[in-house]
Amino acid sequence: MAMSASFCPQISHYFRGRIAYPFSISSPNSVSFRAFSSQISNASAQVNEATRVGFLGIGIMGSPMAQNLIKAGCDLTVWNRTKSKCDPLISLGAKYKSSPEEVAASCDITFAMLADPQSAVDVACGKHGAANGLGPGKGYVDVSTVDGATSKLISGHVKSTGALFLEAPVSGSKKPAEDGQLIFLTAGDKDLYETVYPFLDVMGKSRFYLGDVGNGAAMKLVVNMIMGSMMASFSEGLLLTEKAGLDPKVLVEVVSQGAISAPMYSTKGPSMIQSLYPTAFPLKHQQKDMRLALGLAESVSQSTPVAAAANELYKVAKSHGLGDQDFSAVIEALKAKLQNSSNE
Ligand SMILES: NC(=O)C1=CN([C@@H]2O[C@H](COP(=O)(O)OP(=O)(O)OC[C@H]3O[C@@H](n4cnc5c(N)ncnc54)[C@H](OP(=O)(O)O)[C@@H]3O)[C@@H](O)[C@H]2O)C=CC1
Ligand SMILES: O=CCCC(=O)O
Repeated sequence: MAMSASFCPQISHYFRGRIAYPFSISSPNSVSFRAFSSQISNASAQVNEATRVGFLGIGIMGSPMAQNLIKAGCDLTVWNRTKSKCDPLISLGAKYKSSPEEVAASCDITFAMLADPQSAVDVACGKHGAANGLGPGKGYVDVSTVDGATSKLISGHVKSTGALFLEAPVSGSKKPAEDGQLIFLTAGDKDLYETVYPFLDVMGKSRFYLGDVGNGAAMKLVVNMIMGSMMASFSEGLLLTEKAGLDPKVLVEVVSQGAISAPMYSTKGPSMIQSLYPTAFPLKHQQKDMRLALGLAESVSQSTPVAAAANELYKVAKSHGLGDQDFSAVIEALKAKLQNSSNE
């Protein structure tokens, strides 16, 4: 049941906008926890400008997220493996440090938005990694998409320094990141969640607190597993429409008006029809998420045949050199299959 914060004083600190509601979730191991969801408006988000904020990983997502923190008045320090990607943020007022360790040492809260499990671990726990600069009173918030085991490993390193840890992967792509409309799937230290939610509210439109470390990562992987299968199925439909002598543009319009309408189809469909895949979410990352989601399913002995089939298509597309294109380029793997079967 949805309830307003004013009727539930113990959650009033979660309520920053239109809706805040707690709900119970039972995990497969029967561990029950209280999850909190809150939808917020960036306009009402108020950050403490005295908090020194760090941001590690200035890629497609990290760049607009960091930019929104600067616009909100944050004292921001950035680092990226390829330094030149920090330059636009530096010209907007961000400070720069030459290692994750130095960023974490000079900041109260450090966010990390990295490509995959390996880079997330390297940046957090490696030589000159963030953990070396952390300590009591500090917080590390990993917003990368990784698996639960990776997140727990990073959490262990962070917490061994006396700092707090929150995983907070995001749903939403490049445009929602630019518009401050991301959805945060958080888990870990609730005290840190309570400290950082104003910063999440600058970058996002809603946030979920899901309990123990690993739950945010798992939720994110399930969402992206569904998305990856949807895109593969949509690709199949576009090609079948053409093969059946129909106009795929009309398919996009029909889909947009019906029960399976999704922004993803309307925004990506028109360029897919032109074989154009401007990168918002790189295909290599979608394949990584399919792989990690299949690992999650395996860990709880669940069969996921649809996702497994979709994953094969992403692997084929990646092997054709499409890893840095948008994940909608998965349609090219199907085109190649059709081409091969017509040659047989
Ligand atoms: N794009 C999207 O739509 C979304 C992406 N995500 C997730 O967010 C994360 C980042 O994605 P996105 O911004 O798109 O990806 P990008 O590929 O644009 O950025 C990846 C970042 O990771 C850094 N990086 C990669 N490898 C290493 C390494 N070995 N050591 C240090 N840094 C490294 C890159 O540095 P460098 O610049 O030097 O290469 C870059 O800053 C991923 O986990 C992705 O799955 C989540 C939601 C949406
Ligand atoms: O991880 C990427 C998610 C992309 C999206 O939610 O549109």
